[in-house]
Amino acid sequence: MFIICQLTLAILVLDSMDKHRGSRLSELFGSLGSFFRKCMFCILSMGPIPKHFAFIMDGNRRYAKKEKLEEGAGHRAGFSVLMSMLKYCYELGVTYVTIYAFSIENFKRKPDEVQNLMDLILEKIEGLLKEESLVNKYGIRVYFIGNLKLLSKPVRVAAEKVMKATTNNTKCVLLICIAYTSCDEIVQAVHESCKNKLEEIQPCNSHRSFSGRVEEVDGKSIDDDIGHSVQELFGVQTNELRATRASTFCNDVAEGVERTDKKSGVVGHGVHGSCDKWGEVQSLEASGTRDGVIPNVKSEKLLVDLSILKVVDIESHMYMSVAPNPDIVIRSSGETRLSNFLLWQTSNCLLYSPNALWPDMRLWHLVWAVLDFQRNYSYFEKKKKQF
Ligand SMILES: CC(C)=CCC/C(C)=C/CC/C(C)=C/COP(=O)(O)OP(=O)(O)O
Repeated sequence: MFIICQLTLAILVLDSMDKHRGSRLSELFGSLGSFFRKCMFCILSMGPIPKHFAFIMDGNRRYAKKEKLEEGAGHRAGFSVLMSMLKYCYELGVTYVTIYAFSIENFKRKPDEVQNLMDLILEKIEGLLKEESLVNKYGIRVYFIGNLKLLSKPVRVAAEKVMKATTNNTKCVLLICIAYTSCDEIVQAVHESCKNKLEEIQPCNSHRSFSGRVEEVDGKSIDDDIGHSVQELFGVQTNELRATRASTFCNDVAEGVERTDKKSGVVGHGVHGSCDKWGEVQSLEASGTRDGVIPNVKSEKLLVDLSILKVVDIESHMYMSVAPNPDIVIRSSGETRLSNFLLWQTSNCLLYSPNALWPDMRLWHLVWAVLDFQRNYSYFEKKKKQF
């Protein structure tokens, strides 16, 4: 009870300081504020602290409208709140923060809105390289997560520069999802996994005679399992034919994922054509082959053979594979949807959605999120063990 009272008092003091941000009063009380914050974080740290926070920064345009500001001012205010949130997270001991900065869907907005947002993002990315930036102050390693090919060259180059410049930072990690949707991430991960498997399979296969006899490499016979399944799968005529069919299979699986993405209007995967197999893949998955298997859709037998492709293979090709799964997603503005954000990574994750628009988010929203996490901690830990 005493702790809750202390926290509430500290939150009220800090919140009133926050309201005077930028004024002389706030400067005057700046160090007092940081002292209060540290005390509060010490109290919070008596419980478990999330390792990984993810933010969906919703409500920037609505904020601009509400405050009768010009278009774009909401996103600028949103960026400044983002910097405060990052500071609080890292002070609290959170190691990973992921933000949804720009989705592939966002490219469908009015061209000048997209352009203004990209200009702001470019300006802020370049700002991250400055000596006095938060990135240098807290030793943050930055990753840009998404289909970076879809970005304009200046933004892509700036993003690559920041990633390179922060490679040796080890204290904490910021993952900026840009030109990102989960469906796109999953499609490219499936594609890469299939490509890798084929590279693993083909050398084995090229040492095999058409009769199926196993040949020896360096005095050892090649394990028959993989080669056998490939032979059955591709009908075994020539290595070229096998390769073509294999890559068709790879595309079919990936296209299936893509098709579900297209239904939601997502563009830009670079794989075209129709695939009638995804429904089958989905129903096979639902009927118990889910555990690590991308099923083959041509026959029951091949379904078993293709168990060579595992969930871990796909996972290791996710853009987000550089970080553990998030412990908590905060979506501002009271929305409780994930909107194609980290769908693969959030099966065991708390969703916290305060009503505040993103530029109205304050320290106390973060504190309530951590308290909510602590309240649900044992439930999520139990779930993780069951998984
Ligand atoms: C360098 C860097 C990481 C910059 C990030 C800048 C920033 C705050 C981006 C937010 C982008 C965005 C589309 C937010 C959603 O609000 P919205 O525009 O959909 O607003 P609404 O929900 O009111 O419509």
